[in-house]
Amino acid sequence: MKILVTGANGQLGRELREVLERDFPGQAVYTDIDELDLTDELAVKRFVEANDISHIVNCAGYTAVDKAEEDKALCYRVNVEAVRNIANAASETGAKVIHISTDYVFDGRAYRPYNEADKVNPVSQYGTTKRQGETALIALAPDSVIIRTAWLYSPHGHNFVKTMLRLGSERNEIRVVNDQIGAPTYAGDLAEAIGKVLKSHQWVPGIYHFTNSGVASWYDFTQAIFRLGGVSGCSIIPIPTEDYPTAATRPFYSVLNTSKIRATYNVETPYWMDSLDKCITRLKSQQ
Ligand SMILES: NC(=O)C1=CN([C@@H]2O[C@H](COP(=O)(O)OP(=O)(O)OC[C@H]3O[C@@H](n4cnc5c(N)ncnc54)[C@H](OP(=O)(O)O)[C@@H]3O)[C@@H](O)[C@H]2O)C=CC1
Ligand SMILES: Cc1cn([C@H]2C[C@H](O)[C@@H](COP(=O)(O)OP(=O)(O)O[C@H]3O[C@@H](C)C(=O)[C@@H](O)[C@H]3O)O2)c(=O)[nH]c1=O
Repeated sequence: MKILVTGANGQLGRELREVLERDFPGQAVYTDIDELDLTDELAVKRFVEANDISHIVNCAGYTAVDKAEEDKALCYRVNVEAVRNIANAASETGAKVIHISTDYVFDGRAYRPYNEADKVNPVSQYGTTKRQGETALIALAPDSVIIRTAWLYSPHGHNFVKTMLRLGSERNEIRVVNDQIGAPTYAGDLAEAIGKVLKSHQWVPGIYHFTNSGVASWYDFTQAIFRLGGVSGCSIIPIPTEDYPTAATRPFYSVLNTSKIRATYNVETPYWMDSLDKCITRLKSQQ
């Protein structure tokens, strides 16, 4: 087995490196844009061939949801064209692909957790391009596994947990939306799930949903971040989405049903607050 991890310097990529170094020592190569720009079709093909890659885990993505509304071309290149390049390289070499997608492919008008067969209807540029990446991959490399996840955070990179801990230390009060509901998900848990898919004796292609268990609004999430992070001098005011205008529209309800990945690959989906506690403990140990 020779695994290529792309987007390896991102928050998921860095967590996945820890899992693969433990479970597949010496069997993975890690690239980010400086080593392998995924928008360069020929470079991707050459890299996969030259390194005899058997599995590609694509952790790269354009993830700046608001900026994507302006920066449409780059967002498309990274979330669609790069995925197409990976798919073409995989179909030519026979490499298997695990690709990461998002809850933002849904419009958020549901009243129960979305399953993999539910109708998609992205409401942002980011969500639209992520869906286009999914369809390109399925068309060109149908043997791929696509894992949709949501509200990712980790001790690395930019994420809501780190933003809120910073704002909590700088301000007396913050206003946070309480009518967008989802499942905060620790990138370390998703990395463990990807490790299980790679280790599995069966490879079952298709779309899967993976998040931590439980649900929260961004306001609930912030309350837990402050409590576990020991932030006490900043009050959190719950507000409706209309009082926090953003460039991109976000789904109101994007909880994902994770039964399929649990049944197929025997992965665990820890309760979100337990995983948040683990991440905050790691962040504190870095200070
Ligand atoms: N963050 C979240 O809340 C969620 C993320 N996802 C999906 O999960 C995946 C991983 O997300 P996350 O770890 O948070 O993302 P990050 O933004 O932390 O990391 C993405 C990485 O991809 C790199 N990258 C960007 N363009 C290219 C390129 N052309 N070639 C190679 N690498 C490139 C980025 O480099 P640079 O920083 O230099 O641009 C960055 O290191 C993405 O597909 C994302 O859409 C799904 C649901 C939730
Ligand atoms: C910073 C801040 C944000 N918010 C709101 C804005 C928004 O509606 C919500 C989330 O904010 P963010 O912009 O940090 O999160 P966002 O970038 O929308 O997060 C998304 O990222 C992409 C990559 C995904 O795939 C999604 O699953 C999801 O994780 O919180 C507040 O209400 N108050 C605040 O102080």
